[in-house]
Amino acid sequence: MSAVRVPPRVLTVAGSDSGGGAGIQADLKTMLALGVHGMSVLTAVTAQNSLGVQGAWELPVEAVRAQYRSVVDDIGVQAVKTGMLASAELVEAVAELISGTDAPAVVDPVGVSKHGDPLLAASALDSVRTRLLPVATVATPNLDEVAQLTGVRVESEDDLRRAAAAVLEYGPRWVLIKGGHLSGEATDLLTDGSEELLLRAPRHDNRHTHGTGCTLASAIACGLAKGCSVPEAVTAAKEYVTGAIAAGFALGAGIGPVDHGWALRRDTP
Ligand SMILES: Nc1ncnc2c1ncn2[C@@H]1O[C@H](COP(=O)(O)OP(=O)(O)OP(=O)(O)O)[C@@H](O)[C@H]1O
Ligand SMILES: Cc1ncc(CO)c(N)n1
Repeated sequence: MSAVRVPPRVLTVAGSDSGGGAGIQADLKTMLALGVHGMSVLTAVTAQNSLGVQGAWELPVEAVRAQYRSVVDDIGVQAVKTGMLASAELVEAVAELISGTDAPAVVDPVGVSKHGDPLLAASALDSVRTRLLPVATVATPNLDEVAQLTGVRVESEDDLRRAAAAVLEYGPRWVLIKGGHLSGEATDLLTDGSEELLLRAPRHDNRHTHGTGCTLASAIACGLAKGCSVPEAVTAAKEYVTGAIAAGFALGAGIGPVDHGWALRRDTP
């Protein structure tokens, strides 16, 4: 008789990317590659490909609440990850759901896509600052999101520290500032205000980076669900996303997706 296995369970609350590189699709592929059971609460549907976002439709708030309750009340979660939340109403509903859940939350405060297409209404920024960031175990803004949320513009590695301090003011336990859009190395800064970790990786001269942020945040959630500390989960997630970028797929005429499956082939010749 085979043993009954209960895998770590991770829930993503995010939008769909029809092109399969970012959003819910990136999250679930990351979760499969990292050995957890992935579950999803869909917040919005986007018509999207390597060239940009051609359309976006958000779901009603009751649909988001119902999906969340279905998963958490029956299956249970060891970590939650949030991505595209589209509107102030959805941001507030998701923040409330997370605050009632006994699991760490990785909040990727998605603002715009790699092409600059908006994925969050400007009117929702305040709800992200005052409702969502306070319930985050780790918040993972990129440089554009940091500028939008705090007004701090990062142009050097030193600015990463000022940016992190400004985000921590809103109450997340940890912040990971993603410096991937800075030139040179792909350096990110993780801090809780006392401990600090600089994560450096070679910058791959590869334009197929669609979905890097979603992939990194999901990988962090997988580590937390397995019982890792935040610095351990972020270190492993950074290694995973760096490998996925290195193996990126030249799909479509624009920015192709990272390869989520690279880690599954790691030991295969
Ligand atoms: N060309 C690159 N080479 C290596 N690492 C990179 C590169 N671009 C980004 N990264 C890393 O990928 C991770 C995600 O950062 P990034 O700033 O791209 O997120 P993002 O803008 O939220 O992504 P997206 O919006 O496409 O999901 C970070 O660890 C960052 O340092
Ligand atoms: C649905 C979705 N979520 C997040 C991102 C992040 O870039 C994206 N491009 N699309």
